Amino acid sequence: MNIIVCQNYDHLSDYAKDVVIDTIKTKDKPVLGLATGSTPEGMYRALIKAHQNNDVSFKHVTSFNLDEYIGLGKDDPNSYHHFMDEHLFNHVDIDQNETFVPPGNTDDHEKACRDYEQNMHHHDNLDLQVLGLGINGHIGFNEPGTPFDTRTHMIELDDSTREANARFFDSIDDVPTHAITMGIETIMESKQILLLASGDSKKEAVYRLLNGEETPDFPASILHRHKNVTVILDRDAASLLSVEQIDQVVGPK
Ligand SMILES: N[C@@H]1[C@@H](O)[C@H](O)[C@@H](COP(=O)(O)O)O[C@@H]1O
Repeated sequence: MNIIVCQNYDHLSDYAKDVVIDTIKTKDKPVLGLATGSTPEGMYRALIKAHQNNDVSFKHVTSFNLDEYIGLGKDDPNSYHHFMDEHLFNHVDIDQNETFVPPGNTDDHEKACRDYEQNMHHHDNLDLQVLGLGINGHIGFNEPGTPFDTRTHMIELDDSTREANARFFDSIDDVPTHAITMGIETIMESKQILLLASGDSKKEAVYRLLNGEETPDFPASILHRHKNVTVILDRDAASLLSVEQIDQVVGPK
């Protein structure tokens, strides 16, 4: 695990953008695993800017998102489909037929999960998976207790996750109770993983990621088994780490 600490959120976003662009430029048909949540928003803004400056094209990119709420249709403003359209897809030259988000409003969730997996295999799996970090250690929507060998599946959301995400909804009662998420094994098959964590609220989770034991009670702990993981933190998220745990402290360009 390569631990990089940036000065602030904007710098983290810029650094993460460069990692994504590197993947896009080094592969003929790059396959990106994308994440939602507040953390990657700055990275998406930086990618859009890079695209507008002709620094990167998404023409040959395929993307698979990590997760989606059950019960929210594509056009629901709180769906992750909608998030991706607003925060990236509508602003770059990606082929919209090559952007995939798990379907939140299907009648047959099990089939949807199987199809999603098959589609990823068909695309030769992910080159780079971007991850945020839940305060309870979740990755995607794999909540504590999720077995490490899960593939794309349906999950009941923890109360703490629904509370953390209630800020996007009118009230907590509107936050869906279930979601479809790539499984932990699915995520671990990505050739490279980029985990982003920003802000004071993530410092305990980051501390546990780097100091805690490997356990399904803290899903992100599995990432130590992957051989190509880059963790990008800002100073607040890294504030409980010791200097020896940090591989690189980088300043703005
Ligand atoms: N399902 C998403 C995750 O994919 C995300 O990484 C995480 C952190 O979110 P945020 O970046 O808003 O803190 O929680 C959400 O519930």
